[in-house]
Amino acid sequence: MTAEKLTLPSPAKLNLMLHILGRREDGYHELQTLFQFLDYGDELTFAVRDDGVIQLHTEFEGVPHDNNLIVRAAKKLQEQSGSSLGIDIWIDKILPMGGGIGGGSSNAATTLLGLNHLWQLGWDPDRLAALGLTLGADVPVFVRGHAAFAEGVGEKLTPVEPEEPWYVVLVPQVSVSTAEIFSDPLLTRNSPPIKVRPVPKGNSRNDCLPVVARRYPEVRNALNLLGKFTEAKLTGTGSCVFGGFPSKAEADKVSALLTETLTGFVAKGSNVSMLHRKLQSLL
Ligand SMILES: C[C@@](CO)(OP(=O)(O)O)[C@H](O)COP(=O)(O)OP(=O)(O)OC[C@H]1O[C@@H](n2ccc(N)nc2=O)[C@H](O)[C@@H]1O
Ligand SMILES: Nc1ncnc2c1ncn2[C@@H]1O[C@H](COP(=O)(O)OP(=O)(O)O)[C@@H](O)[C@H]1O
Repeated sequence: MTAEKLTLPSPAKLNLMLHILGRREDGYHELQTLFQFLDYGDELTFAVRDDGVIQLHTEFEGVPHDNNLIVRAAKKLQEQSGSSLGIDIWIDKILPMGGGIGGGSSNAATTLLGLNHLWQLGWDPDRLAALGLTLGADVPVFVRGHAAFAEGVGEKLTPVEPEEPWYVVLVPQVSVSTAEIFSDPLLTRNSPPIKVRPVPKGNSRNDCLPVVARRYPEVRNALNLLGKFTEAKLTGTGSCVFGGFPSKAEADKVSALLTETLTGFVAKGSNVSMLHRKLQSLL
């Protein structure tokens, strides 16, 4: 008998602002950032196997099977839950890697939530988010599935309700290494902490932008082009650049002009992740 398949979305995120407050002793940086999801992302398909094997069937260029965050997430959950079940996984990958839109972290979170459901583990979100944090700083927000103001290295999350505009997201054809940007001596690391909530207007800068724009002319170019139409921002450590518009029609118009020379897409901002909306519909 072939196992039933379950397909779940794995959305992208944007960092609507990102301030770097300082560097911890372990080298990680203390941040304040606002995460919002996009109704745009990858799709993962799962089928339970009863022999305990974890197999990702889709190949990723440059990422060996066992290093893939999907496989690492599945193995950790299997180890820590003691489940004897395994899983076959396929992914329809549309999110660029190293683009600052969190594809890898999102894939890991979709795997954790999908397997928690399919293996009937009954783990609560706190436990899944804590496991997720061991895979990457951005995994917990995808596990929780609500737009959030994040502190620490991104793990202390307070749910927020920013506006949900339509975004044009430009994808410069460069992959930016997060570690490389965080080790740049020119990075601003002393932004004062924001103490009031919600985050007051005028705090939308991304402290990584000057360093990323200096190193990557493709990102500079995307910022300049989109900046002709709206405030153009960098997400995470890049390379993606985005700007908000009040309607799909306006976003589509600008996107059509810019994607003649640059790769990009249009997507709606969303405060509840499409993964969580889908999981809710399964209950
Ligand atoms: C900066 C952010 C903001 O959303 O976005 P991305 O551009 O990567 O999406 C993230 O916090 C990134 O999270 P994530 O991509 O999971 O990073 P990790 O794999 O945990 O870390 C990669 C490397 O970046 C550095 N790093 C990362 C996060 C952080 N708060 N301080 C750091 O110094 C560390 O050198 C670490 O080894
Ligand atoms: N399932 C996955 N999807 C994307 N990247 C992955 C995955 N597993 C491992 N990686 C590695 O993680 C790196 C960061 O990926 P990603 O999360 O997409 O970028 P970013 O953190 O910049 O948004 C990739 O360059 C890749 O080497």
